[in-house]
Amino acid sequence: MDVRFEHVSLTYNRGNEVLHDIDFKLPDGELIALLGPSGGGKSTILNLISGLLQATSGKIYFGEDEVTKKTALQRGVGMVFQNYALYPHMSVIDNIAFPMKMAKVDKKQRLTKARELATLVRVDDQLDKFPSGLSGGQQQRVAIARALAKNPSVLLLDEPLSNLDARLRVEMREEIRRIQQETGVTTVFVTHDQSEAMHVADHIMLLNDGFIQQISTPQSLYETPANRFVSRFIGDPVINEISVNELENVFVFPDTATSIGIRAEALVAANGQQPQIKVMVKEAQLFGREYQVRLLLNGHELIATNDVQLNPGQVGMVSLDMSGVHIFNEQGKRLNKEVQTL
Ligand SMILES: Nc1ncnc2c1ncn2[C@@H]1O[C@H](COP(=O)(O)OP(=O)(O)OP(=O)(O)O)[C@@H](O)[C@H]1O
Repeated sequence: MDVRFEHVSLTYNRGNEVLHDIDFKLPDGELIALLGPSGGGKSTILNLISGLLQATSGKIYFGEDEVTKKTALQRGVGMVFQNYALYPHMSVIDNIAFPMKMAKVDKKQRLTKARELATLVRVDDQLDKFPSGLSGGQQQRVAIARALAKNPSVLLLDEPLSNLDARLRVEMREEIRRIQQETGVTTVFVTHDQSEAMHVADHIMLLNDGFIQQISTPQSLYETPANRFVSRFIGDPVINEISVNELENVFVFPDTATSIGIRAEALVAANGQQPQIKVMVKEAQLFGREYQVRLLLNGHELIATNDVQLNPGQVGMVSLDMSGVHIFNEQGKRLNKEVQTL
């Protein structure tokens, strides 16, 4: 089911508008990440999709069906919360079957379906255990199976990985991807971890201060950030940023350009290609196979992740790979097409 917001705003009780005129369409059958810093509006959007919150203005559609005034139950969404919220006194199989019991599905049918779902999420060897006897990852698998038991129109996951340790997070994000692909259910999950979103989502909606900064594939979010905020939020190490004044001898900037962002991997050994910039190497370290080089450009530190073939203390030229160079105006909008190299 695709999910569409038209001019949706939300004001909480005390008159504080936290979502401002939001428009988007989430494609059917995709895994979509709502990404952004704390307070950006991720959970608010998730709760508006689920029907746990009602929009102050605007319209929400599931496919052709307008659901703006419908309750969570009427919308038929499946939800998995951060703490999984399994019923502690019920076995795994009963937890998974519970939504079908509520919907008065006959016993044999619901147990068959619950077993199928347990197999899908790979807890079929844990059916008689109680939640307290399961690991965090297993509890989450059960919570996902239970949310799928109603054949939901949309599956919503609120920070599904935040309670897991680092290794399990990686394992479970791959599992969420697999389960989503096997079921084909449009799935929206909230995260503030860019690497998590970048690894598994088909599309990412990046939010800040109640505004959508950009909706695109992980790759285009990285390669063509709509604005300075996106360029800073996506990517590790964080993009290098300097004032255009520092590079006026290298580029012809549009009048409105104020800052330039350079990805760490866009700083490469001088190769005869223009543009080139003059730097001093402050420090170069090799971590395993990865370089981390600290360069100084007129006293401003830049991080490079390639071997720039200069030694610490040495002054020399490095080339810029323009695919990792972004120019912004004062408001932070990206201006790239308008930039020329001298
Ligand atoms: N019940 C509420 N009443 C008033 N304001 C709220 C309420 N819930 C959230 N807010 C405000 O709405 C804004 C968006 O919050 P939201 O929880 O959607 O952000 P988020 O991106 O999910 O953040 P986090 O990652 O911290 O969960 C914030 O400014 C927050 O303070």
